Amino acid sequence: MASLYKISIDKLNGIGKKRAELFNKLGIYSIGDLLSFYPKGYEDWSSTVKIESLQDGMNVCIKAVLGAQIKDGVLPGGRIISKGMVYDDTGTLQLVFFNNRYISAMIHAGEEYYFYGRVTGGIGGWQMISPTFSPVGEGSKIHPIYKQTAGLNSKIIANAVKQALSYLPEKVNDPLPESVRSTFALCDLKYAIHNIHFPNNSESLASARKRLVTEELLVLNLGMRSLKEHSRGESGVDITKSYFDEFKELLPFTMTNAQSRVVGECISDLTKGTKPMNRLVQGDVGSGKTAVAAAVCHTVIRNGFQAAFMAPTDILARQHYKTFTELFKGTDIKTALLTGSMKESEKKAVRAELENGDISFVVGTHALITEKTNFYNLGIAVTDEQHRFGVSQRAKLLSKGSNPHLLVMSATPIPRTLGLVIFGDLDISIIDELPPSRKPVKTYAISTLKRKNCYGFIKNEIAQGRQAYIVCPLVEEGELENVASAEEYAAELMLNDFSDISVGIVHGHMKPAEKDEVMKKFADNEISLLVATTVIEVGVDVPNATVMTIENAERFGLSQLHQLRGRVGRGKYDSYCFLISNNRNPETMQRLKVMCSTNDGFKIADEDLKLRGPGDFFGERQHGLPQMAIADFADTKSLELSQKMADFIIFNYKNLYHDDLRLLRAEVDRLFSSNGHNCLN
Ligand SMILES: Nc1ncnc2c1ncn2[C@@H]1O[C@H](COP(=O)(O)OP(=O)(O)OP(=O)(O)O)[C@@H](O)[C@H]1O
Repeated sequence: MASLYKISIDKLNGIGKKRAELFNKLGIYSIGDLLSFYPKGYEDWSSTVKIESLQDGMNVCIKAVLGAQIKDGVLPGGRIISKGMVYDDTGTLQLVFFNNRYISAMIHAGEEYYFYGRVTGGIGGWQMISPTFSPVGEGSKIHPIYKQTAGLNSKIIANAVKQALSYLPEKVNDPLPESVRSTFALCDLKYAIHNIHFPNNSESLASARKRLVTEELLVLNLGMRSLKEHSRGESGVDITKSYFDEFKELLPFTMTNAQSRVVGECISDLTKGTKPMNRLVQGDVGSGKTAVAAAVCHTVIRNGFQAAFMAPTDILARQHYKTFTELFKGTDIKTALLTGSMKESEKKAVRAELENGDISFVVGTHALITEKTNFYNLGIAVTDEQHRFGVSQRAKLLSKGSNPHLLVMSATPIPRTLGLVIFGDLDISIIDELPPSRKPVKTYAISTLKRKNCYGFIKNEIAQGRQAYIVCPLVEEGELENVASAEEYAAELMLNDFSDISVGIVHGHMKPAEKDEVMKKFADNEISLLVATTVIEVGVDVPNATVMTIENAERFGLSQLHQLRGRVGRGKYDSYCFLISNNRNPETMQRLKVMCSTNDGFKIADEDLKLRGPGDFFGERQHGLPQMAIADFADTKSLELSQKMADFIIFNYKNLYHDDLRLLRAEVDRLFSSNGHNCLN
């Protein structure tokens, strides 16, 4: 199969230079590429519909006889139109083709065919425009549909694939060794390739899919594992001693067992020797990730190195800066803030002290990775909320030191199987426990009719000294026109329902200093009700806030709702979340139901994956992963199977350099090198 990637597509009959260029547009250059260009769907002709049962707009397959020979006509403008009537024992239907001068020679009167297409009409008679067809009794009833491009339709591609299949040798060398195929009940490669394009029946299609999907995920899996082993050289940061006990004395609370365990795992990485730490810490909202990061940075700093903590938003960087400054107040650790919104002179001063080593702990945003920022001896880079940073940004921060340690913090609980793939190049620690006395946030889905009751509830909480958030309707960061609506919404609340309460507003288009001031007032309880856009989604920590109200809750994904809800329930008080929506769409209702029934971020992430697919989990990070030809990251079953296969291979063959794995290794290289990685060499 590998050699077929060397045979150009224009070797196939009917593919000249022009058509080859169209194939190139789809990323197909060689016969091998074409055979790996799997159908995006199938037309299933195995269940036909009688003409009397047709309904307008249906995509169906009918089995019918052509009554009389197709007749060609010419439309005004010169287009050819060809028409013919077909019948079954329940009715008749008209076929219409445009600009297909050969059609009358392809279908013959009196013969029976399958016709597949969309039917329109009804009383005036049924019509099917440009159906696909094949004579009854010939070939498979499952037909491939390929992604097409202008000038290159699915049928042309299918014909090219048919030819390409004849290039497959008698015996195709299979990247999956026989031992793997038999253990995991997978068909061989040749069978899989034939049947993914032109399945004999639905069983053979399922078997081909299973084989190709799991192989692709396996290749990805093995590649990520190799990346982990090979990606980073020796660290220039020599950490010899843990200062965790000393750190615990600085904390105003006792760490949970999970927090202590995770800090232990990190410090053991740091002190292990020459390999830099490469670790992801995952924890549900409010599980106390900040303290874990602080503990790890503290040990690095006490060993004489600098630490950098990169947050995704200005608000968060400032909040963390405040937390760390307070935490290290009694020590000689000098902490600084570096964000793009600071005055030039302030930034310059911070940069100078980072370069001469006076500052040992810096918290910031993207300003940390600009060229102007240099470190004296960066020992650890921490990135908060990894899914918002690209892999390249992480690499940029790391390049500021001599192979420093890396700690990635993620509040988005990614389903385990998916996490293993996405973060396959990182070791993973999970904080699977919430601080004591944390109670689940009681969550209610309500319609707008109940909005006033919700406002009443908020007033009552505020009267008891608590605070509340309302996440505005229709507002998403980056949509300028909606800022006005957020402001209007807040103004209306101030004038009417909350006229005697101090209301603040925060959105992504405010100047950082203004945002900062509002957040500070909210943190100090000078503002009781904060009307906000999703800028508060990640990380904002005001333990006195007990009510979160989310307008237009249907607009948010489950994980995002969970993050937003996580802004309450962070202190000792009972907390509540109201999800306002009038949307009765079954998927929305299912999503809101999940939110009301659990506070467990991992369960919610699993549901989200099922309902919306994996898009949300990747964010920018998706760019760092190879493009999949057939696998779908939402397919947890296949992810799990490929994980087991990778374990099996490593267990039985030790590493990928075994001769039986030569072809598999080549696949890993191909997948990763086409995406800018080079993991094996
Ligand atoms: N072991 C603990 N005992 C009591 N309180 C704790 C403990 N650990 C953290 N906290 C407090 O819990 C709150 C949440 O902690 P933190 O902000 O670190 O959570 P997080 O995991 O970063 O959450 P999020 O992902 O929502 O930002 C903070 O106010 C913090 O001071």
